Amino acid sequence: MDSGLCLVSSLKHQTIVQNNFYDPSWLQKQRHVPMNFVWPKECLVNANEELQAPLVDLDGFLKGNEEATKNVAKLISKACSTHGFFQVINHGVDLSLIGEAYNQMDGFFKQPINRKLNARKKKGSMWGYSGAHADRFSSKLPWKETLSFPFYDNTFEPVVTNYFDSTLGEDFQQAGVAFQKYCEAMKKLGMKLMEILAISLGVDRLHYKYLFEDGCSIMRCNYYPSCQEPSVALGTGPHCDPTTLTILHQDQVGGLDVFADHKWQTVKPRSDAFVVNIGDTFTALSNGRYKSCLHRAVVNRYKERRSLAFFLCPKEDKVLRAPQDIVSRDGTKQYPDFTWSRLLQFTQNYYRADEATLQNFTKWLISSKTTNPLP
Ligand SMILES: C=C1C[C@]23C[C@H]1CC[C@H]2[C@]1(C)CCC[C@@](C)(C(=O)O)[C@H]1[C@@H]3C(=O)O
Ligand SMILES: O=C(O)CCC(=O)C(=O)O
Ligand SMILES: [Fe+2]
Repeated sequence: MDSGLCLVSSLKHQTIVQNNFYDPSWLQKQRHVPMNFVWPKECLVNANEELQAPLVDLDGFLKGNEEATKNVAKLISKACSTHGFFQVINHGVDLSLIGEAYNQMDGFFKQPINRKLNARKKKGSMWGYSGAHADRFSSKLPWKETLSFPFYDNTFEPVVTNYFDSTLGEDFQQAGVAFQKYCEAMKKLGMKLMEILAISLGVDRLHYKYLFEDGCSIMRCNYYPSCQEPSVALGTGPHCDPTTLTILHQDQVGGLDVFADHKWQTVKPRSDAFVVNIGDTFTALSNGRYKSCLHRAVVNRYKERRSLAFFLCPKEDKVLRAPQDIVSRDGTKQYPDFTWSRLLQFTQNYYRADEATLQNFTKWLISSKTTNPLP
């Protein structure tokens, strides 16, 4: 790849782009946000109130208390049937592990751009550093830098530690150890949440777990630099996560908005809580009963913001379909059978995930079956 700087003049601004990567420190110093970071007005409507979403205390459920389990299932069922979002406390994850993850993440993102680019995502891969996804998109660029890496535990290898060693080098060996522990804790919490989701849907509590036991999940560190024009830019545009379940921790700056009751609402950060949202894949696995949460991340003028997003994903080739007894109770099956491999391929190669990914994926899947019927 050509390593030279190239001057790309857009309508109003000259933008220095290095290898399709923006230098955030340069971007921030410009009077105006470059045009390709400006979002359509309909995506920028202000959130004027705070989401009153349930704060689910997992303590009793994790200790096996039947009464507590019933109450948690009821709370989660109501939240997931409306907007697909809730927060959990007493989740069993050591808070110092979260703090260490932020410290290690800061160590990476505060490096100069040329050092970050040593870990840049290669074409066709999800793993590595990305600046504004400028290598993938040419407009509505998110005002963020990300570092994404895989997590799977059907191996004795510490895959995250190995990833950091091989990609970021020995300076980040400690970061690799910290994120290995963090991802293990996320997977454990994710499996518990899969149990309570099954219970809340009236199916066997182990029904969904087998899908994830040997799946490859996605860990993503989001770093949102402060922005000189926060009213026209977005850290992450409006979208539903195509994945199954997201377990996200946000720092204390604030900026996560959820679309509920026909309006954008802010999610007040809680340092002791994880944000949990239903993704498109679980909407299909619940036969449409649970909503894939529409959300976005806004930026601000004064302070960078960080979030740690763990996306629980099923084994790529497992056939995903709603439990038969839910379909029987509902009378019709809402979605075609699919695999995570196909949905991931759709979002990485054909369609940028937004609020309509699942509908468009379904159409794409059916059309690709009719044009290329399986043998
Ligand atoms: C499977 C995935 C695609 C994205 C990362 C995970 C789950 C969330 C998706 C994403 C964050 C939704 C908004 C658009 C996106 C392009 C982004 O802003 O990063 C999406 C991710 C991606 O395609 O890399
Ligand atoms: O940073 C946030 O609060 C949200 C990020 C997000 O939605 C994502 O990475 O999918
Ligand atoms: Fe998201």
